[in-house]
Amino acid sequence: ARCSTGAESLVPRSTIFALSSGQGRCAIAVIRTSGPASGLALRSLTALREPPPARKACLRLLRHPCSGEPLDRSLILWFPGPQSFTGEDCVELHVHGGPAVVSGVLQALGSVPGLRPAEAGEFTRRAFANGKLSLPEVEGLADLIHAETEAQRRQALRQLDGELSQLCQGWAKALTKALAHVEAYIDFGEDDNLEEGVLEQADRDVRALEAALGSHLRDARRGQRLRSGANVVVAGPSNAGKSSLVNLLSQKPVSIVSSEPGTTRDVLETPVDLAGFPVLLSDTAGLREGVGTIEQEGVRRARQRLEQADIILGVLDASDLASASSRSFLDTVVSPLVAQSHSSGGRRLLLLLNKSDLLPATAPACDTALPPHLLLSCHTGAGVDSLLQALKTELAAVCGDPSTGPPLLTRARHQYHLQGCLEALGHYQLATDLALAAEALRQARRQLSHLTGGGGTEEILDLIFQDFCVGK
Ligand SMILES: Nc1nc2c(ncn2[C@@H]2O[C@H](COP(=O)(O)OP(=O)(O)OP(=O)(O)O)[C@@H](O)[C@H]2O)c(=O)[nH]1
Ligand SMILES: [K+]
Ligand SMILES: [Mg+2]
Repeated sequence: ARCSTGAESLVPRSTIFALSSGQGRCAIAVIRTSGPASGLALRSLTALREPPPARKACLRLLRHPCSGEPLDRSLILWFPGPQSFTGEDCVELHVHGGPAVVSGVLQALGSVPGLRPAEAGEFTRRAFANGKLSLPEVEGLADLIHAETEAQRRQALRQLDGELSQLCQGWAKALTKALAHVEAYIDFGEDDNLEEGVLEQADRDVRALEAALGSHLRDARRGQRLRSGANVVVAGPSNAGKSSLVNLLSQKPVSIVSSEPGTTRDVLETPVDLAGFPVLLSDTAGLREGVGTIEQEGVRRARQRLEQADIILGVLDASDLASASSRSFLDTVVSPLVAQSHSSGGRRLLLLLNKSDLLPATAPACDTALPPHLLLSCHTGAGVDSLLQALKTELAAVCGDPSTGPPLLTRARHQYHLQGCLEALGHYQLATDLALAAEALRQARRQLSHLTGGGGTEEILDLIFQDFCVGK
């Protein structure tokens, strides 16, 4: 029920409120509002005549505005617009986290004229609408909320800090300059006052831009892997200890381990955090010939999964290297991968010799006939640290290193617009007519502005904001 004060008609834009901290019992819960009636809401709940000092926490008794019923003693914060997260007047109430307190305060806010519950992502959407965040920054914020590993958090924070937006803005500026040169030539081409070489300068700028875009696009898959997880596939002959390794890395009993060859038949996937990177780890059936139809299907699936891998962990039994199945895995899977890995962009391989605990203590140092490998024992844990170290290096190569590398393109959307920009620049190079060349530059600039959210269509915004929870 609303209290009637007749103020509603005076309020131009709705004011939203929501619980912004997690659901459930907790010590402190944060409730916030955004919009022109935020000040009214604060006055209604605290009986303050004046808003408290901006951005300073103070302790106040909150009461229901209609019944006067005390609700909680809480910290209140007043953020007058435009210096707030959304750019509008905002209030934050840090209340005690009991469910009755939270629902009482939410109900009290709902009774203030002009206030309504927020929809998912609506605070952030207002921040975007008010120019507080660019679209890549909004995406960074969504990713930060969902980040599960350290590398994901670093990447999301960089995007939230606007690195990708700044990069695009720099490119857009370069395009504007090139366009100005071309337009000047169109207008004053015959004029002696025009600086010499303006068209050549524009050509040079466009070529530099093409190179920069090209190098970012070549890296494009990395950022997406960092967002959604790299594909790491464990493969090898049966009984090498593949499932033992998967269980060890994921620290849970994902796969059945047994001394019987052919234990794993399906591809078993589990998401894990490896050295701070998100990984989709797959266990596969042991590769061997001459087995029953079910296992054959397992082997077929294992080979198929190998094709999709970003990184392959090839596992062999160190005490059984001379066996036919070990030789066959080395010849048919390992050698081609080692040969190929010298060309960039291929799948990466780490060769692991498991069961090192079975080797005699005086075993010869290392078999020089084998490609580079790591010794490991899933039973004793020996060699696991070196494996994690090596994996971290490989993962940084396939996902990009968010602590040092250039800003990453984390979404297909980024790639799409940069590709569009690059294509438009291609039209510029081919254009024989200056008017067409200028139009190509405008087209290229539009693609960059779509990326940062200028002229963004509603559908894209809906798609991005649906990732958000209520209260964000
Ligand atoms: N001694 C020793 N035994 C190991 C080690 N790792 C695994 N094993 C044993 O090797 C056997 C096979 O292990 P699994 O993990 O099931 O091997 P797998 O490669 O998944 O086998 P399949 O799924 O049948 O292809 C089991 O008896 C394990 O206990 C190790 O480091 N040392
Ligand atoms: K087995
Ligand atoms: Mg197995």
